[in-house]
Amino acid sequence: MHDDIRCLISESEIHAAVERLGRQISDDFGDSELTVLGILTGSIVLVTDLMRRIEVRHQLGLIQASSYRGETTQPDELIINLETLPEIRGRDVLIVDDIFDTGRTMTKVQRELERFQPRRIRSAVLLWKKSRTEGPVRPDYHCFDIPDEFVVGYGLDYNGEYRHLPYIGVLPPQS
Ligand SMILES: O=P(O)(O)OC[C@H]1O[C@H](OP(=O)(O)OP(=O)(O)O)[C@H](O)[C@@H]1O
Ligand SMILES: Nc1nc2[nH]cnc2c(=O)[nH]1
Repeated sequence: MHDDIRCLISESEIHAAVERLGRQISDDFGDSELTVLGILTGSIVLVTDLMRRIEVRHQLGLIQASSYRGETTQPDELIINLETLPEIRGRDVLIVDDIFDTGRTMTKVQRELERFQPRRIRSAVLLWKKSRTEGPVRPDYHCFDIPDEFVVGYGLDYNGEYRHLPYIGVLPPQS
């Protein structure tokens, strides 16, 4: 059905990596009051898979981060909507996202969350495009390093589509 999409990371590779990540997080956060916080929309597939691999008690939260181009905002201004943020004061927060690219989203989300006085903030992503990363922030956990290519699937979209693909793929030129 999607023969023209080149598979970069297969469904089985993703499942094995998410399982390993869940085990590592279970070990690292065993004794803590943990909140897993997904960044909408791209993280939804990872966060629902990952939370079922985390074997320690935790709460789930979701917040939205979007880039707007509007009359009242700067081009590409990143808006973080914290209306749905649960109580995180004194808790360990694991931010989960599908991809760490420039790192702007994760950097801004972490900065915004500090105001709510969590005990500590850590981050986990499926993909890290290291060659594009700006600034000092790095993901604490990541499953795969990927080259500088625009990827879709497993939550990642192109114009709102392809999020449902169970693998990570690269679109052909001019799709
Ligand atoms: O490291 P960065 O360069 O900031 O890029 C990473 C962000 O880009 C994508 O979100 P996008 O803004 O496309 O929104 P979406 O999750 O709704 O698809 C992705 O889900 C990350 O949140
Ligand atoms: N779909 C998608 N969204 C992104 N956001 C930042 N990098 C990417 C990417 O490679 N693919």
